[in-house]
Amino acid sequence: MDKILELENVTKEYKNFKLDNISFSLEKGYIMGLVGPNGSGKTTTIKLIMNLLSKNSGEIKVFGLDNSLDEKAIKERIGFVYDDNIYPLGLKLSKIALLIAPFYKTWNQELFNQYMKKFQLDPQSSLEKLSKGMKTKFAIVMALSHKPDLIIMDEPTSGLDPIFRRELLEMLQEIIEDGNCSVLFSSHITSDLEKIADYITFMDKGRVVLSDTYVNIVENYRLVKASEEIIKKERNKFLSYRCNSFGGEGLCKNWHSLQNEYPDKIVLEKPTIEDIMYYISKREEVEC
Ligand SMILES: Nc1ncnc2c1ncn2[C@@H]1O[C@H](COP(=O)(O)OP(=O)(O)OP(=O)(O)O)[C@@H](O)[C@H]1O
Repeated sequence: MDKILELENVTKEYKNFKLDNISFSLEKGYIMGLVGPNGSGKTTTIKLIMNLLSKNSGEIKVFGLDNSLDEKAIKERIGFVYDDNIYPLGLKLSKIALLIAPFYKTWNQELFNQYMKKFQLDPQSSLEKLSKGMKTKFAIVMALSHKPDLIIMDEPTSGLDPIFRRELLEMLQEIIEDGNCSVLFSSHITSDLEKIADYITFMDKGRVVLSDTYVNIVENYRLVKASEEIIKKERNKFLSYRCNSFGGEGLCKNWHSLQNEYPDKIVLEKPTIEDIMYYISKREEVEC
């Protein structure tokens, strides 16, 4: 399969934080969600991919090319939505498009006009007069109007209303339908990822804890509810767990063995992305 994006053993060190030897990859035609608690390293990872930061070690390839040596060729093919506004606030939206378009050989003014209409943005408005959500919408229009092969978005849905969020997710799915475009996006809104992500990469404290297809993740893990006694006895089988006066609950990968051993004494549930994120982030501070 064609790898659109490959990170191998990438490390970036700040004074108080280390993005530690992370690896994951994304194939052509798929959507990957990047999730993790605040400060886990999602934005740092995205900035490294975009070569806005330099790595300490490791390799980042986009479209099979080195992300820093071939930066210009790569960026022409990426639609990037940053978590903050990057365009000059005082300019009209149409003027911004006019300034940015020449940087992309594949810029499609017709498509820009269509998206502006669809997203109900007035080309004659100046950027500073837009609300936070409208600015994000404009950033998305700019990212999509040059028909990118890879869309990278850092928290694109956070300031958007639920209706537009749903429309955006549907649009992303339509865009990747022909199999030529891939999407990497970070989000705290895990229900958005559950709707459209083919792959999920979980980050925690600067590490990639899990990166797999959404289907595999949801099939391979179970939330196990049982008595405190069972949970404590089987503690090694849990990624992490918590107990209270009513019993215990934990996230378990090898849940079949528990099911066989305690068929009538435990309850198994498929976890949500949020459940998995919670238990992954709590795995070093078990409460029992
Ligand atoms: N320029 C910088 N100098 C020093 N430390 C930094 C810098 N930028 C980010 N960090 C630190 O790197 C860590 C990871 O930050 P990052 O923004 O990548 O996390 P995140 O997962 O995107 O978080 P959030 O979900 O809150 O957006 C944090 O501890 C942050 O303080």
